[in-house]
Amino acid sequence: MLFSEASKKFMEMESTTKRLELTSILGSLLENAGDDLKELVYLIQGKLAPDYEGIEFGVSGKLIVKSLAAISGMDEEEVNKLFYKNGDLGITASEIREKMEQKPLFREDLTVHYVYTRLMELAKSAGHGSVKGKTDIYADLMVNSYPEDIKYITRIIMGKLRLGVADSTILDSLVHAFFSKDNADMVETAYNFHPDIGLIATLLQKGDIKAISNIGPEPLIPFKVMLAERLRSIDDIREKMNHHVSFEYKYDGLRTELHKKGDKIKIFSRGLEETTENFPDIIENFKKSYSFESIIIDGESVPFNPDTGELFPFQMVSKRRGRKYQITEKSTEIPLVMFIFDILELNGRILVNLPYEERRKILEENFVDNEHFRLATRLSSDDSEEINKFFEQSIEDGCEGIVAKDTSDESVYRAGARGWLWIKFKRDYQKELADSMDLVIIGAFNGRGRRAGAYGALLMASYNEETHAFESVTKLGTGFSDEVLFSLPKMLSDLVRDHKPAMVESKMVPDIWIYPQIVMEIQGAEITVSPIHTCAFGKIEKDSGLALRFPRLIKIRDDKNAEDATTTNEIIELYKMQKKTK
Ligand SMILES: Nc1ncnc2c1ncn2[C@@H]1O[C@H](COP(=O)(O)OP(=O)(O)OP(=O)(O)O)[C@@H](O)[C@H]1O
Repeated sequence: MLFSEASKKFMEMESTTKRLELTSILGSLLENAGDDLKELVYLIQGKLAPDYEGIEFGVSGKLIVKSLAAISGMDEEEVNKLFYKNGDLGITASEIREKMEQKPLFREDLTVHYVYTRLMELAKSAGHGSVKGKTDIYADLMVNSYPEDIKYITRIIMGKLRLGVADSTILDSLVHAFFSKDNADMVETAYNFHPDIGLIATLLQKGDIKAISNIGPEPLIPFKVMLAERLRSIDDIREKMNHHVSFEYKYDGLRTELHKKGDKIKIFSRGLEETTENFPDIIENFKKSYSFESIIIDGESVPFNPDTGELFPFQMVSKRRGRKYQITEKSTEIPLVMFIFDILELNGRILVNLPYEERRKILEENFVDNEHFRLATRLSSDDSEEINKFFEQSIEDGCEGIVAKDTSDESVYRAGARGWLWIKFKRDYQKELADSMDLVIIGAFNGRGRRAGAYGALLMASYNEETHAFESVTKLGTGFSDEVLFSLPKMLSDLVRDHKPAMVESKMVPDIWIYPQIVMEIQGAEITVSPIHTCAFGKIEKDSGLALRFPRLIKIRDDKNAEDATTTNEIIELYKMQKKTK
């Protein structure tokens, strides 16, 4: 496939404001990719491989500016001026390409495959002479490109492609293009255990259903963790689970998946990022204490006081690194303990299809609690009083509450899914509005008076898992510290759009549209039916959606991507929970 065919579609994807149109353009692009499909799906994501492979371009904006100057014969200052005017290096590169007299050299050869291969070389060129190596490759791509092509190539290199299609949307389109819809769940499960969109694309295109159905957890490949639903009372939980229940402490730390194969040990975060380096004490202890040939365990890491065993809040050892949390040097002073609550693989045996009780038994047989590894404290009981005591004790011991685990025969490990096999219960749930929400910024309103120059309010959305749309649910203007308030315009500057992004569903029109990426934790007072907001539109009442009233910012959730935000279905559940308490 010629890269220019892809850039044409990219342009259409950027300019549409309609979600269905966005997916149909994506579909036609994928259908026509032929042998270049695998490479194309990575490029659509602005990547060369799944994140966990850690392939980065290692190119700064400065380097691109320098290269553009060198290729075009312009002054660096002139290029910088253009960049400043456009706020986007992609557009700057395409404008410069437009002005260059030389037409693309061998434009027929600028295929998706060629661009991908060269970008991979660019990413891999490291060490002595790498700056020249990278600049040469960029120059080669530039002279062989049409202006539109280099615009997107530049954005990919800068990590700023943002076409508005997450992996889940691409997955849907792939299933639609190459497969039968009936098997969509199987494809999703495969992807959740092995989140490599290129791999799945190749298998789907080949029609290799067997290979897809065989995909399961694999040591050293991060999987999407299983998530919990919430209910308002312990009795509701017992009923929902048909009294097949067990309860565990709900630790307030950082979700941790630990993988081992041979002598390699890796740790991944909930966002599938490799964070092995941040857990030196845990890794060392694991090496020393256990001798599994291979294993995958799931749990929560929490800092603790080594003198008293008391658990600390996670903020004590974490700090922000870009958009993600990172454990600081303090983690060597303040040790971490991983509370293990699940196991997915052991010495070559896949365990995800065993019921919870059996997986827990395997954990108990293979782990003896030590300083850095403990099994999640649990209670197997369906006795209301006992469970309540256990809950109170969990709070006493520094936890947030409890997580109920279904113990029926169907209680498999469901990667990436939020379902009723796990149900969380916190003390807050007894309040009127049960829980905070993690919502995505989709728009901003200009501030006035004291907030002039900053934003007066933000338009926030939930994520609809079924349609992949971001649906407006509240206007947020309270709870900002000055620091956050005045840093927002800069933080969001890259994400400002001049029209509504296609995956956003909103009737309210903000002064500024924001590409959905940043997630904020928000506490509100009440969820009400509202004709203004599009969250769950028509689901509760005809011609109305749901709105969160009196929202207040708690914090920015750097550890969540837009697609990890509170879903529309969860908001419907919260709305119903709240009605029951009244
Ligand atoms: N015993 C346990 N079993 C399962 N999860 C646990 C356990 N202890 C702690 N957790 C953590 O609790 C999280 C869910 O709780 P909470 O609602 O506070 O987190 P969140 O990040 O806001 O939401 P979520 O993870 O559900 O998207 C799980 O994702 C997991 O990281």
